[in-house]
Amino acid sequence: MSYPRSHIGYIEEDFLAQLAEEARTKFGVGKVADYIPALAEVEPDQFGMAICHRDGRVQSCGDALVPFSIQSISKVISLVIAMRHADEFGLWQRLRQEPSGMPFSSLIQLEREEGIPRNPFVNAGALVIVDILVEKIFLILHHMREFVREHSGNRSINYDARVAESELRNTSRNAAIAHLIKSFGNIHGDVNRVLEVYCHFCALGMNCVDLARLFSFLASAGHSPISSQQLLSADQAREVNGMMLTCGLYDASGSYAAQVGLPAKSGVGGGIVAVLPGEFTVCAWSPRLDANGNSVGARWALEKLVDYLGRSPLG
Ligand SMILES: NC(=O)CC[C@H](N)C(=O)O
Repeated sequence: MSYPRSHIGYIEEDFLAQLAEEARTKFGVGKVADYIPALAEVEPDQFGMAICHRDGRVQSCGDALVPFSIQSISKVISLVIAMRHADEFGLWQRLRQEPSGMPFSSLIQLEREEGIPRNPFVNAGALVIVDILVEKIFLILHHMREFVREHSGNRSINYDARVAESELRNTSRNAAIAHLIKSFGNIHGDVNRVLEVYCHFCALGMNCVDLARLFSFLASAGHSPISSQQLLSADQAREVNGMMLTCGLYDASGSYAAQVGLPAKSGVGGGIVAVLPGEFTVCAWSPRLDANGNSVGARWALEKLVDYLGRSPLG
């Protein structure tokens, strides 16, 4: 089936329905994350996608209303909250904006680079951001939950306590990363508190529609069509999109940028959020992951979407 290339900013419903159908042929490829025991229990063969347009209108298909663990997608939310509350100059003294070319939980660069993480979207960088938030914001877990509820428009979003507990009990690697950073003086607070907050952020349960709506401000120069608030300046939103394009899929960020070209962030819960600046934010979800920890089905669906549109921000 071929689709007309010119449309008025919306996606044909037929295309979405066929995408959800075709996604089923990817079922069976890849593996759900099992290093966090609670995630290993998720039904692997599910697929959903939601698109939130600049005017806040949402289109969706498949399992777009099934909640899942957002995991590393939370790293974008914590970064955005830090950019809103911390002095940005200070922020970029404590971490960098460079792709790591390394798995998300690697320790290798940290030792060589004296505890300064490569970017906010690998675990090391997110742990530094969480340390900054814990220091700056009273009742940070409450603040984070209110932020996602208000700007996605879904008041029932919550932390999945079972996932948070499960990760906290199996977080030796993140603890090692946090202690190594602290040994260089780049985590100021208590490591256990930083890990507790980090694991809760990752354990937020949201669906594709919630995430597409929450991140809609990144497609609209920082202004959320959902809450009608300016969450970041246009420059800051562009900066976040740039980091997502270059660092959002860990050590697969380069091939993803070449093949899909939309700024994006993935999580080991199987979600990927992506942005077409000026037009829409999309969230695709399917729990089975490839070797880099990115969702096989969600990445495939984003490639299909860009093929359908016939363009990306890169041309
Ligand atoms: N890539 C991810 O989604 C990783 C997040 C996960 N909570 C971890 O720290 O390992």
